[in-house]
Amino acid sequence: MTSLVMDVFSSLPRLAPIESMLVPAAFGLVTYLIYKRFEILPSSELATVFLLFVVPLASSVFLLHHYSDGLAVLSGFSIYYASLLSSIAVYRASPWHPLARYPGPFLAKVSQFWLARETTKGKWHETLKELHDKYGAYVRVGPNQLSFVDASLIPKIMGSDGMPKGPMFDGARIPHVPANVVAIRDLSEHAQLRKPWAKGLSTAAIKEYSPTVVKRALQLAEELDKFAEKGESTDLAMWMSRFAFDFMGDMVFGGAFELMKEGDTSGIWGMITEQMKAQALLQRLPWSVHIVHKLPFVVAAMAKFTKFVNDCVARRSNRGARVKDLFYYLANEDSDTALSRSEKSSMPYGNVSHELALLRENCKVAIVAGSDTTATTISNMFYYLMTNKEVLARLRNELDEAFPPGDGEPFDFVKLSELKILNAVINETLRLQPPVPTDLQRAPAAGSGSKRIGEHIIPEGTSVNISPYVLHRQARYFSPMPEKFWIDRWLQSPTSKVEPDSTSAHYIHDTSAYIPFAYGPANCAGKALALAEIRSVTALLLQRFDIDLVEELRNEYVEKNKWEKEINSFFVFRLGELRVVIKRRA
Ligand code: HEM
Repeated sequence: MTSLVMDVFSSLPRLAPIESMLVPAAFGLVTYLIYKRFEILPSSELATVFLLFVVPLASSVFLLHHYSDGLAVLSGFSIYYASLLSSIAVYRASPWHPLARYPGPFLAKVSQFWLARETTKGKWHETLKELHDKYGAYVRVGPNQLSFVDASLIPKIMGSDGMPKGPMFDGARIPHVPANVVAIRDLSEHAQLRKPWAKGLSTAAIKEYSPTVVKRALQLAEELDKFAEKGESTDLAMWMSRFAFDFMGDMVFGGAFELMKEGDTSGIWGMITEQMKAQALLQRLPWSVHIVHKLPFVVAAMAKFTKFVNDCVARRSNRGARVKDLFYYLANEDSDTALSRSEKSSMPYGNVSHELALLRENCKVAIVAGSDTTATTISNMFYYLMTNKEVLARLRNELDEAFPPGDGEPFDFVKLSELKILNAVINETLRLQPPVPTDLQRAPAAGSGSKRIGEHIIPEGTSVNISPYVLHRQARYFSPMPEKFWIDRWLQSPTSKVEPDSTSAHYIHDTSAYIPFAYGPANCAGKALALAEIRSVTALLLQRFDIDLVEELRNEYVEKNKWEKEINSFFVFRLGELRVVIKRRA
C-alpha cells in the first residue's frame, strides 16, 4: 500500500468485526437502490466498473483491521454481493413489485436466470404450457416478464395500436451494429425497415421466385427417388432442411447453396443450430450482451455465423443482381440508395457503413426465417400424415383429383391455395407445432410510463410474451381435442357443433387465437411465400411417392412419442430425425 492509502486507512475508525461486515452489506443495499432508480445497464461501462468493483473493494477496508488483506477483500465482496442480490430478490418477490399480483414459479419471480436455465433445456414450449395449465391465463415467467394466453388481448398487445418489441430482442443484437427488422424495437424505425421486406416478399416478387420453388422441389423429388430406387430409409427432416436452405439461397442471394446435391459438408445446419441456441440464451439475459460480446470464446458460434452471412453478402454484392432476388430489395438495388459498386468492393469486414452492416443483419434474418421455419413445418406435417393414415388418404384423393398423376406437376399455386384439405392439414400442423412457438414479446415504449392492456397495466420496464404454441392448444379456443391432430376442425362451418369420436365436447374454433405467423405490423413478412413453398413440395411428394415411417421405428414414434420428444425450441424449433421409407407410387 502506498503511504497515502496507509494514511487514509489508519485515519479510519476501527469498527467491531460485526460492524465492519455491515459496511459492505449497507453499500450493497445502496447500490441496489441506485440500480433500481437509474436503471444502469452494463453498457455504461464506467458506472458498472465503479459500482460492481470499486465500491465493494472500498467497502472492504474496515475488514482489514480484523483479517488478512486477501480474506478481507474476499469477505467484503461476498457480503456486498450477497446484500445486493438479496435486496433485488426480496423486492422482486415482495408485494410492492408492480407484477406482484401475477402468479408464477418463485424462482422465476426473483431471477431471470431461472428462465435462462429453462431455455437451455430446449423444452420451454412444454414448460410454459404446464405453467399456464397450473397458474391460468396470466403468468409471471420472469422478474419483469409476463406470459399471456388470452386471444382477446392479442390486438392490444401486437396490433397497430399495441406495443413495440420487448427487451428480449436486444439480446438478439450485436452491440454497436444496427438492428435488423426482427430486432428493431422502435415502431417507426421498424416501419421503415419493413418496407424493402414488403417489396421483396410481395405477390409480384413471389411470382419471380416461383420457378425456383419448382426447380428445387423437383430436385428434392429426384434426390428422394434415389432412396426409393435403392430401397433404403432416409431422414426426411434432414432433406426438408436441405431443400429449404437451397431454396432460400436462390431466393435471397440468387443462388448460393447446394446442400441437396453436395450434402452439408461445411456444417451449415449445425452452425445455425448453435447460433440459435446462443441467441435464445442471450435473449433471456439481454443486459448481458455487452459483456458476452466481449468474450471471444462465448461468441464463437455467433461469430462463425456472422462470418458465414458476411461472406454470402460479399459474394452476392460483388456478383451483382442476376435476377430480382430478395437481396435486390434489401440492398435497395431497385433505387438510387443502393450501395455503389466501389463502396461494395472497398469495404473491409469490421469497418463498414451503416447500410452494409444493416444489410448483413437483415440477411441473417432471411437465412434463418426463410429456411428453418418452412422446413420445420413440412417435416411436422409429414409426421402427422404418416401417423394419421386416414387424413393422408383424404389429402391424396384431393390432390389426385386436382392434379391427376401422369398429367403434369402440381405447381399451379392458385389452385393449390384453394385445396381445402391441403390447407386444413397445413393449418393443423402450424396450430400444433408453430415454428416460432413461444416468444412473441412486446413491451411498453420507452418513455411511455405504462400501457393499459384490457384490465392489465403493463409498467414500462416489464414485458408481455405471447406463445402461439400454448394459445393454439387451449380447449377454450380449439375444441374438441385441442392437443390432437384433427383437420376437420378447419373444415366445419364456424357455427356447427360436432361430436367426433366419443367426445361430446362442443366444437370451438376461434381463429383469433391462431397466430403461427404472429399478428400486427411485425407479423411474418414471408407468410405467402412460405405457404406457396409448403403446398407445392407437399403436393409434389405425395403425387410421386408413398412415404412412411420405417416399420421398426413406428412403435417408437407412435407409442413412445419419439418425434415430439425430440423437438426442441430455441426461439424456433429444432427437430430430430424423421426416418422414412420412400416408394414410387404404383
Ligand atoms: C411456416 C413458415 C413461417 C412461419 C411459421 C413464420 C413465423 C413468423 C413469426 C411468428 C414471426 C414473428 C416473430 C416476432 O414477432 O418476433 C415472423 C417474422 C418474420 N418472418 Fe416468418 N415465418 C415463416 C416463414 C418465413 C419465410 C419463408 C420468410 C422469408 C424470408 C419469413 C420472413 C420473416 C420476417 C422478415 C419476419 C420479421 C417481420 C417483422 O419483424 O416485421 N418468414 N415469422
